[in-house]
Amino acid sequence: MPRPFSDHARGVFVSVDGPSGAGKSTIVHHLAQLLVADGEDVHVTAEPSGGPIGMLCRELTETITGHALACLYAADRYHHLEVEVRPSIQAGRVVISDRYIPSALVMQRFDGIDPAFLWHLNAEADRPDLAVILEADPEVISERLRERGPHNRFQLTPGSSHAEVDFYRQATELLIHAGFDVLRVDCNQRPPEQSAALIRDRLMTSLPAERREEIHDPRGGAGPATLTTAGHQG
Ligand SMILES: Nc1ncnc2c1ncn2[C@@H]1O[C@H](COP(=O)(O)OP(=O)(O)O)[C@@H](O)[C@H]1O
Ligand SMILES: Cc1cn([C@H]2C[C@H](O)[C@@H](COP(=O)(O)OP(=O)(O)O)O2)c(=O)[nH]c1=O
Repeated sequence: MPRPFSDHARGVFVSVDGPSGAGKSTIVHHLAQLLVADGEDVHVTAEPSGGPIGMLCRELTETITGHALACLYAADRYHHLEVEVRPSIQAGRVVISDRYIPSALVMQRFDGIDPAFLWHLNAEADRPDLAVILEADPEVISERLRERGPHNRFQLTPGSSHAEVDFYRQATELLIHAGFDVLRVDCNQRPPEQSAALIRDRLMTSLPAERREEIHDPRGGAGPATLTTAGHQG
C-alpha cells in the first residue's frame, strides 16, 4: 500500500503531471527555485527516470505499445522510487517529480489500456504528499505543441490534446476518490511563475507544523540550501 506522509523521515514528495504543453517542466523549474530560496534542499527528478529502465522507456515508447509499455513504465517507477526518490526523501529533501502515477493513468490510455489495470499496476507505488495536476484547455496546449513540434507518438493522433485533457479529468477524479492530496492548477491564463507560487503556498499549508517551522527558521549552521537534479528531465 502507498506509504502515508508520517512515514517519511523528514522530506516531502511532490509530483507534477498534466497534459503535454501544460507547463510541467517550466513550473517544476520555478517551484524548485522558490523552495531553494525558502531554504529547502530540493531534488528535481522526472519520469521516465534517468535510470536503466527509464532509458528503455524513452527508447521503446515509439515501438512498444499497450500492456507491455504500461508495465515498463511501472517497472521504471518502482525502481526510481527505490534508488532515487525514497533515499532523497529520507535525507530530508523536497523531491519534485516531473510526471508520476497520474501520467501512467493517462498516457497508456492512448493505447486502449483499461484504467483499472493501470490503477492496480501502480497501486504499490508511494503516494506523493501532494499530487499537482496542471490543467489547460486543449486549444491552448495544442497551440503550444504546434509551436514546439510533437515529442512522441501520442501527440501525432489528431485531437490528442482533447483526449489527453479528458483522460486527465478521469484520472484526477480517481486519485481524489482514492484519497490522494490533489492540487489542480489552472494554467490557461496564469504565468508559470504564479502557478509555482501557488503550489509552494499549498505545500506550506499541508505540511505538518514542525516541518513548516523548520522551513521558516533561519538555517543557522545548516549551510546553504541545495538543488540537485536527476538526469533526463522531460
Ligand atoms: N502558463 C504558460 N503560459 C504560456 N506559455 C507557457 C506556459 N507554461 C508553459 N508555457 C510554454 O509552453 C511550452 C511547454 O512548456 P513545458 O513546461 O515544456 O510543458 P510540459 O513539460 O508540460 O510539456 C514551453 O514553450 C513553455 O515556455
Ligand atoms: C511517466 C510516464 C510517461 N509516459 C510518456 C509520456 C511522454 O511521451 C514521455 C515523457 O517524456 P517527456 O519528455 O516528459 O514528454 P513531454 O515533453 O511531452 O512532456 O513518457 C508514459 O507513457 N507513461 C508514464 O507513466
